[in-house]
Amino acid sequence: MTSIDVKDLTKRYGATRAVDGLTCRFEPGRVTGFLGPNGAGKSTTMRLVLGLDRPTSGTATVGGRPYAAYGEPLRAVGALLDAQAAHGSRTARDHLRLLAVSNRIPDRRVDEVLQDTGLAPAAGRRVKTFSLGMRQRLGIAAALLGDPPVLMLDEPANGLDPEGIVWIRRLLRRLADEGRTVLVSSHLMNETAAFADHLVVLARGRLLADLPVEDFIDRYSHPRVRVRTGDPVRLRAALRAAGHTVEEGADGRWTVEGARAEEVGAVAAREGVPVLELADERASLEQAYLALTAGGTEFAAAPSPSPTAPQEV
Ligand SMILES: Nc1ncnc2c1ncn2[C@@H]1O[C@H](COP(=O)(O)OP(=O)(O)OP(=O)(O)O)[C@@H](O)[C@H]1O
Repeated sequence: MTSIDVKDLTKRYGATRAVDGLTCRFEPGRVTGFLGPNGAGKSTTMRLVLGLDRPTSGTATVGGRPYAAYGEPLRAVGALLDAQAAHGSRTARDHLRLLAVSNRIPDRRVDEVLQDTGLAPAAGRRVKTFSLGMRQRLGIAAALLGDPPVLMLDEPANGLDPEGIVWIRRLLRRLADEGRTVLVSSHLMNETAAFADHLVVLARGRLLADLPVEDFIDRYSHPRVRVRTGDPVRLRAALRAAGHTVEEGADGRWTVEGARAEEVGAVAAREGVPVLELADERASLEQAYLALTAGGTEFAAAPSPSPTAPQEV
C-alpha cells in the first residue's frame, strides 16, 4: 500500500510562502479531496511531490521514497497537473505511446486507457483538435497508463460535461476501491463532497483540516431543521418563545437555524401543533468549507507589523 507523506514541507518563492510547514498523509483506499482557495498551495504541493520543484525545507515522499527515486515513475504515480501538456501535433495514441515506451509500459495499455477514458474513437486525431474536456480525458489516460498505486489529479473535472463528471466520479471511486491512493484537488466543494471520502484543506500554504468528509461537515457546519406545520401562527410563536429564529420559505417550509429536529419536535408537541414535515438538514460541504476558509481569511487579514513593511503574501 502506497501513501504520499508530506512532512514539514515548506516552499518559498521570494517573500511568498506557497507551502508553509505542511504535514499530512494521503492514504491508500480512499479518495482525498485536496481543497483550498486560489493560491492556497495545492499545485505547489503536488509539484513538490512529483519533484518538479525543490522544497525550501521538509520532505514529500511516495511509498517512503522521493518520486525521483522511481526508475519508471508512471508506474508509481499517475499525475494530471496540466491538461495542456500534450504536444498538439501528435495524435492521442502517439502521445500515450511515447509515454509508455519511456516507462517500459506494454503497448496494449495504450489502447486500454484510450478505451477507459472514452477516447478510443479519437485516438488517431491530433491533440490540437481536442476540446478542453477531451484533453482532460487524455491527461487522465496518461495518468492511468502505468497502472500506478497513486493518482494525483489537479481539477480533473475541469472542462468535462455532466456525463464526463459522472464518469470521473465513478472512475475515482473505482480506483480508490482497488486500494489506490487518489488525491484530487478541486475548487468545487459540492462536487468534491459527491466523491471524496477524506479532505485535506489548505489556506495560505497551511493545513486547516485533515479529516473524513462526514467529520468535516459535523465539525464545521451548524445544524438546522426544516419544518412544515398546519398551524403556522402557533408554531412560530412557540419557536420564538423558545429562542429559535425561524426563516419562512415561499413553499411553506421553514428553516430553524442552529436547532435539531428533536428540539423543534418537542416545542411543537408541547403546544399540540400539528407537524407535517420535520427533518434535520445537513449543511452542505460548501457552507462548511466557506466557514472554515473564512477563518483563514481572518488570519490572512491580520495587520502587518508596520504600514511601511512589505506585505507578506
Ligand atoms: N513558480 C512560482 N513563482 C512564484 N510564485 C509562485 C510560483 N508558483 C506558485 N507561486 C505562488 O505560490 C502560491 C501558491 O500557489 P499554488 O498554485 O500552489 O496554489 P493553488 O492552491 O494551486 O491555487 P489555484 O487553486 O489557484 O491553482 C501563490 O501565491 C502563487 O502565486
